[in-house]
Amino acid sequence: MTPSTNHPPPFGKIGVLLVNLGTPEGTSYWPMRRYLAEFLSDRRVIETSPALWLPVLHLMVLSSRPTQKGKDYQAIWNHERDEGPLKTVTRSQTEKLAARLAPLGDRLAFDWAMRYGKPSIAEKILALQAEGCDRLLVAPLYPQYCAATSATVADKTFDALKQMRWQPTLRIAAPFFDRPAYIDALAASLRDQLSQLAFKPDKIVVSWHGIPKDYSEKGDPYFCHCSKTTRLLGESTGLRDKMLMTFQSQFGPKEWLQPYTLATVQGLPAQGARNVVVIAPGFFADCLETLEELGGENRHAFLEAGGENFAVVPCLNDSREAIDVLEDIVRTETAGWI
Ligand SMILES: C=CC1=C(C)c2cc3[nH]c(cc4nc(cc5[nH]c(cc1n2)c(C)c5CCC(=O)O)C(CCC(=O)O)=C4C)c(C)c3C=C
Ligand SMILES: [Fe+2]
Ligand SMILES: [Fe+2]
Repeated sequence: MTPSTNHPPPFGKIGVLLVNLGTPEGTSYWPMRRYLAEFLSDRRVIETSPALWLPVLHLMVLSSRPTQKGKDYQAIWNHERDEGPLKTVTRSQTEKLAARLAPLGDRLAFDWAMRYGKPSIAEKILALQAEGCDRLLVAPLYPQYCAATSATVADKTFDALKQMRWQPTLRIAAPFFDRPAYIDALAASLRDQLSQLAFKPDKIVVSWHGIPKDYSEKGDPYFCHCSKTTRLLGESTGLRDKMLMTFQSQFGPKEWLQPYTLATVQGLPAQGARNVVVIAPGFFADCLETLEELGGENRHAFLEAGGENFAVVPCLNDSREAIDVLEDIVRTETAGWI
């Protein structure tokens, strides 16, 4: 058989694909429903047997949650681009990373994808391959490993590769919860935020997205990774004695990792802590959980409980420090390739 005229396909480049969680395509019922249906059907996210969970998801959760959460997304939506902030920030991180690493030459190609919704991991892998990437670094933008986030990015990547004749050589970046570049970036952003405040915090709440407690008991290292980042951030800033580690965003009736952020901030004024700063180091980009849940719901609950000052430290987003972290990841994980 003679090879076709476009044979061989282009090759020789290295693709770097940054992946974050995903966000709905719009805030009205159907886009919200599609997003939540995809997210909450992922067995890495909800580990309950599908026979028990799917009827609850389709008959109960997906009838009310899309409208409720659509309102929350509306409050944080990037109306100019008509997209969730997670997309806006991830795109900008990718562009700034590409500019930062331009001196390494045009063998590197950068792109971004979302685990749920668009742009998908599969379409971006195919686009990178079409550009000539026969090596691929997938970097999940979760500093702390969790099966519900990091592993599901790997699963989706493997699913895409299963469909390919010429698979790129694959690396998946390691979690970076204790890498000095990441701790330095968090410490700089906390110090910078504190220096801009008109008050001194009595407590610094280090809030993490929660997971069901049994995921942790089954061996997920997430809790240990969060604990280590919290400790290193406390040591690096000298603020360890003021810090409280908490978990937010509970979903469903199960017990999740404790203490809960909302109950903690509600209880602080009664304990004499009326000035509070919250930092959420597990989120590499601002999103619903930081802008609305921490900056809206938790702030409101704290002030209602008698608190006076409440500030949320912005996520690293597309700051210079965030790009330092991404540069460190790419340089480390492509060792031997460039
Ligand atoms: C059982 C459900 C969930 C688990 C487990 C879970 C883990 C988890 N999630 C993040 C990061 C994000 N989650 C976000 C939103 C979000 N999370 C869940 C459920 C679980 N998450 C839901 C249903 C939602 C959607 C909103 C809602 O309906 O409450 C987001 C924000 C996305 C955005 O568009 O802004 C992020 C980011 C981590 C890091 C994590 C485990 C460590
Ligand atoms: Fe979540
Ligand atoms: Fe939430």
